Amino acid sequence: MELESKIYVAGHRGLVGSAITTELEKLGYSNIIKRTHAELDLTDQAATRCFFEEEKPDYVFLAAASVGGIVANNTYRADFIYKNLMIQNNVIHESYKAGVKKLLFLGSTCIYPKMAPQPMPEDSLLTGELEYTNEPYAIAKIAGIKTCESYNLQYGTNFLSVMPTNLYGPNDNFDLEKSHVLPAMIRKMHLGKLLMEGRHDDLVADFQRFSKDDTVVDLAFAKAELQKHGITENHITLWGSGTPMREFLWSHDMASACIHVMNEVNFVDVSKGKKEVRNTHINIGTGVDVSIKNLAEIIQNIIGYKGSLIWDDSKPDGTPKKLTDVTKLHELGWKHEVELEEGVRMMYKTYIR
Ligand SMILES: NC(=O)C1=CN([C@@H]2O[C@H](COP(=O)(O)OP(=O)(O)OC[C@H]3O[C@@H](n4cnc5c(N)ncnc54)[C@H](OP(=O)(O)O)[C@@H]3O)[C@@H](O)[C@H]2O)C=CC1
Ligand SMILES: C[C@H]1O[C@H](OP(=O)(O)OP(=O)(O)OC[C@H]2O[C@@H](n3cnc4c(=O)[nH]c(N)nc43)[C@H](O)[C@@H]2O)[C@@H](O)[C@@H](O)C1=O
Repeated sequence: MELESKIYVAGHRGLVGSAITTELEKLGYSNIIKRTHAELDLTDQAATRCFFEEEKPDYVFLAAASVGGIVANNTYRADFIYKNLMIQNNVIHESYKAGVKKLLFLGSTCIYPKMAPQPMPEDSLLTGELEYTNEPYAIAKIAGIKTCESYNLQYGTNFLSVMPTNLYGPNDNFDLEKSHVLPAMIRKMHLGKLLMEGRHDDLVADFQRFSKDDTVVDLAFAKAELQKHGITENHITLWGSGTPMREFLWSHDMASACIHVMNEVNFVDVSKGKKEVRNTHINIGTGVDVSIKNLAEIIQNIIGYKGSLIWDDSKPDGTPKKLTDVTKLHELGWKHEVELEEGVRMMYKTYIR
């Protein structure tokens, strides 16, 4: 990418899109195109076509998607497959038609079989059954990889796919039901701490901050929400058994990996030597994982939460382990910088502002 190239970051206000935008701006890229969901609904084929015909971007980072934690994936199954297929089909096809030089599609490591070998190499794609809770989302993401590969093979485009591990950082989703585990634990422990210390005004302010509609957010509302999510003066409630293993990457490291891949890697680099071209996507992660129980302890120490942790086994565990094999990424010249404890500290700072 040249500093003046026209770069479209789809999903520029989200966790990953905002980090990519910030990192690009820091590096001096000055022609970044942004559209909110309200300004451009990427599930709308005609609107997406119009946008690409008018703007004709040189490069596209595809970080717009319907995203959520394990319960959101398992509950909104139709939304997760339909919306993600629509967004990626529209953006990839219109990028091809508009002559986009390079596109980066963001998938997820849930594309791999539930019982994939660990760490999971790119070649374990489509070798076994998927984890049930996120099967619709994973199938959409697998379709995205195959769409990019197929357009490259048939039309000579240069569209790449990256499969990030679990991500966290500024502009994360802190919804107590729909979020991923790391932001959920930070918010639950912070709320538990406020409740334990009798800081009722701060509790109400927290719920007001995340309120999206006209609901009156007062102490009664806050207490009802706390009860609904199993947060009391003595304990907070976390999900599943706590035994699953997960790997976490700071969103600005993820952004740096995306920019590195966009600048340094071409489809020819990841497809060369393959008789049948498949599995050209690239894993993005740290190569290090922790148990969910261990993650809870790390967050508890950093927040200074003194209550106990209850594990609700009516909630799903999901995949037992999904550690990325980052050999290919390291060979392509990129490695993460932020380790988990440092990242959690930064995350808590951005949370309490
Ligand atoms: N978070 C994670 O742990 C992981 C994320 N990923 C992948 O990374 C990518 C980014 O995820 P993340 O940043 O977490 O997601 P977020 O939910 O934080 O952001 C999603 C973005 O997509 C935009 N968006 C959603 N639907 C539409 C639509 N119909 N039209 C236009 N824009 C839309 C939203 O726009 P607006 O802000 O205007 O509403 C938002 O900016 C996704 O592909 C996801 O699958 C992969 C692995 C892990
Ligand atoms: C990024 C990734 O994200 C999802 O997969 P996931 O990693 O299973 O998701 P998660 O972050 O929500 O949970 C990780 C683990 O943590 C446990 N857990 C404990 N307590 C809470 C809790 O309070 N909230 C949440 N969300 N989880 C909790 C939870 O039970 C599970 O064992 C998919 O969308 C998938 O498609 C995907 O790509």
